[in-house]
Amino acid sequence: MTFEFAAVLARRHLDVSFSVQPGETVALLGSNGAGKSTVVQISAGLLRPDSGHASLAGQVLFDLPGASAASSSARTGTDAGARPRTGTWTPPHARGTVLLAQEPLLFPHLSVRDNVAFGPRSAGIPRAAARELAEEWLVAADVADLADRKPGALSGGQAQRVAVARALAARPRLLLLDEPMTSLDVAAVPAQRQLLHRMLSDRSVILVTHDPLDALALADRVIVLEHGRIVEAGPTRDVFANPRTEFTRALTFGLTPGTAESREDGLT
Ligand SMILES: Nc1ncnc2c1ncn2[C@@H]1O[C@H](COP(=O)(O)OP(=O)(O)OP(=O)(O)O)[C@@H](O)[C@H]1O
Repeated sequence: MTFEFAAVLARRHLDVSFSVQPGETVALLGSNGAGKSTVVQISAGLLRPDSGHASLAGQVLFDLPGASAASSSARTGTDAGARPRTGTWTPPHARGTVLLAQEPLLFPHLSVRDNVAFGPRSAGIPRAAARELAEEWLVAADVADLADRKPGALSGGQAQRVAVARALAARPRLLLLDEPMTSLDVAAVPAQRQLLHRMLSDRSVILVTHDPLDALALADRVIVLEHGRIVEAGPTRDVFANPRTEFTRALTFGLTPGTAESREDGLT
């Protein structure tokens, strides 16, 4: 499920191109206002860029004309700028993407089970089969015992686990995680990170995070944004072992004063 992305959105100073390979988790890092959420929102179809091109597993998500997008594509060596753009805009529900944001945003009137079954039901799977699928995802997320509860009766960490199960039950081709642990109590973060580590392996994922531990534990590759541009990118451990920007140097320093080897030992 290769994801190709090139987009320009002038009012947010964004001009970014990158790709996500099948089964790869890519972390988007960068300081406040760098453009991370904007990339995710454009990918999900919640925000329309001025110009650019994106495709997922060969399906065009958008293909919008504009001089800047062509120069952006040319710069990255993709061929999207070499031909006339079609004006294609695929709506969010038809993209095969699922966005999991800071707040779990579960449907309050549905049980946990029916929240997770919602995606399969929307895809046309009959009620009983959808509920069975939901049960399987709830087991995988270690929250099967909460199936009959309403979201209002869950803790923040439990609700995020259910949200992960609901996101994956929808069988996304690309999972978009925008700071999925920010609203959690600090004590709940390691368990949630462990859950994501288990459930994200072999999926195509974009993960927005401020936490270098998330990137180290979950991402194959990191992309660092600054003022809407990519300023650093590479395999996670390479970037953290040899930080090239002030941002990643500060992140690395904050993480541990030790060597790259000691960080690896600490996390694996
Ligand atoms: N709803 C909005 N309306 C107008 N401008 C916005 C909006 N949201 C973000 N911006 C602007 O777009 C730019 C990119 O913001 P974005 O939210 O994508 O950054 P971010 O890297 O996700 O930041 P953070 O880490 O603070 O969440 C910033 O200049 C920001 O001020």
